[in-house]
Amino acid sequence: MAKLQVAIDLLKIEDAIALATKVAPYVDIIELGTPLIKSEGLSGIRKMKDAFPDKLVLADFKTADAGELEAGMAFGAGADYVTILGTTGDSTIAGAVKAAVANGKGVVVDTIGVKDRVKRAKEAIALGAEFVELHAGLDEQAEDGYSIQVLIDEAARAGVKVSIAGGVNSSSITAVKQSGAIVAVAGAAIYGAEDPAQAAKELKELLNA
Ligand SMILES: O=C(CO)[C@H](O)[C@H](O)COP(=O)(O)O
Repeated sequence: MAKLQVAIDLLKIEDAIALATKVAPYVDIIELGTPLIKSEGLSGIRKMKDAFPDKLVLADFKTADAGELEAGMAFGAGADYVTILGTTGDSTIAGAVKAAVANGKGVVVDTIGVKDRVKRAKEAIALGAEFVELHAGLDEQAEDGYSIQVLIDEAARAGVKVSIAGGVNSSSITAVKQSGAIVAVAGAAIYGAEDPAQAAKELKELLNA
């Protein structure tokens, strides 16, 4: 069954934990978004993991270099997963995977900005990534003509373990599930909702349907 990941793109850890408290019953993975980590640092990761020891915590580092060092920092702070950019060199991904193996944790390769996401996804899995995020970032989502369908089509073609991120919502999550993606990532659809708990519950129910 596909997992639901909430991407928390807020700036204060108190707000992030308050949101996570509302949605935790419905999500499998709690992601500290890149802006939140830049704002709160490693201590934010520690606070989140301490608050939710039974949830998988993902640190969205989007690391571009020093993969082993940065992944080790995230795992040392309590993260279960850390993201490494797919646009970076193989040695950065391999370094992060080394840290993941040493800590019993996982690397997620983020394909934001990658031209051929399917090809890079296969390469990243071969390098030892746990799964690959087929991702259109917030800026790409704002471009004219953007559709999450491109990611859904790629997931079906990839044939390796992927998540999808890029505007997942209640209209698209069923197609995300049917694509074979193992994780659906939802940010604004949850933290931007009037009732985040209800939004997360609905997404979880659609994933489980
Ligand atoms: O990593 C991110 C941006 O770089 C977001 O957290 C990710 O895109 C999910 O958020 P949304 O569902 O709002 O697109």
